[in-house]
Amino acid sequence: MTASSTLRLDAVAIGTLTDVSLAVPPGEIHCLSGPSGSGKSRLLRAVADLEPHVGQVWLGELAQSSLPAHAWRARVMLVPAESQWWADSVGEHLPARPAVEDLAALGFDASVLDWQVSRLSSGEKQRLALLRALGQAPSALLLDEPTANLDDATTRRVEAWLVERIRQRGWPVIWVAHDRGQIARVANRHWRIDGSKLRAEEVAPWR
Ligand SMILES: Nc1ncnc2c1ncn2[C@@H]1O[C@H](COP(=O)(O)OP(=O)(O)OP(=O)(O)O)[C@@H](O)[C@H]1O
Repeated sequence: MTASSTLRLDAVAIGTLTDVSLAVPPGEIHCLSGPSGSGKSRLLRAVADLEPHVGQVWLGELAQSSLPAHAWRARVMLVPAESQWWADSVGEHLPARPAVEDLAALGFDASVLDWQVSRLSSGEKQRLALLRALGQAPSALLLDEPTANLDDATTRRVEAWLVERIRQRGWPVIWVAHDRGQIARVANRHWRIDGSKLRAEEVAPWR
């Protein structure tokens, strides 16, 4: 099954950001960068309908304002930098048993489902939060620094897994990233926050 809707921001304003308009076609990754505190996470929260904002967000023909917030968030799924865990074991948080190849790609085997959340490292939490989100059949993804807690080798592996799944499923994705190398590897487009505006940057000027 492929999600085939464009995610579109139409004159969105939140915090110091104004007039943010962009369109992410199905299967594309648009990276968002900017200084600390410039509003990257807040913009993702606005797109996920977690914070009041000006302007409209569209998923295909579906307007954010036409749905209850929880229904919108199930489609336009935010994976925050700090994941939330509420039950004791990892398996209780996953909507369905993950495929062995997905677990392996993220460095786990099926025994991780029985692990206690309290023993998870921050990098393990981050990888499992991605697995949980992708297992919930979203239509679009908002990734807030999805590899921030990972070493270089694990970052490359998780990136490759994410990019493959995103292309396969046709999800439009906004991906907050700081690392220019990562942006060059994954992005179709790169937007940088410059004051109150988003500026288009070249993805990889040296490529
Ligand atoms: N609910 C809120 N109300 C008012 N201001 C907020 C709210 N949430 C965050 N802020 C402020 O908005 C600014 C942008 O925060 P945000 O978390 O989006 O930054 P960021 O670009 O993601 O930064 P970082 O790279 O450090 O994670 C910060 O100055 C923050 O203190």
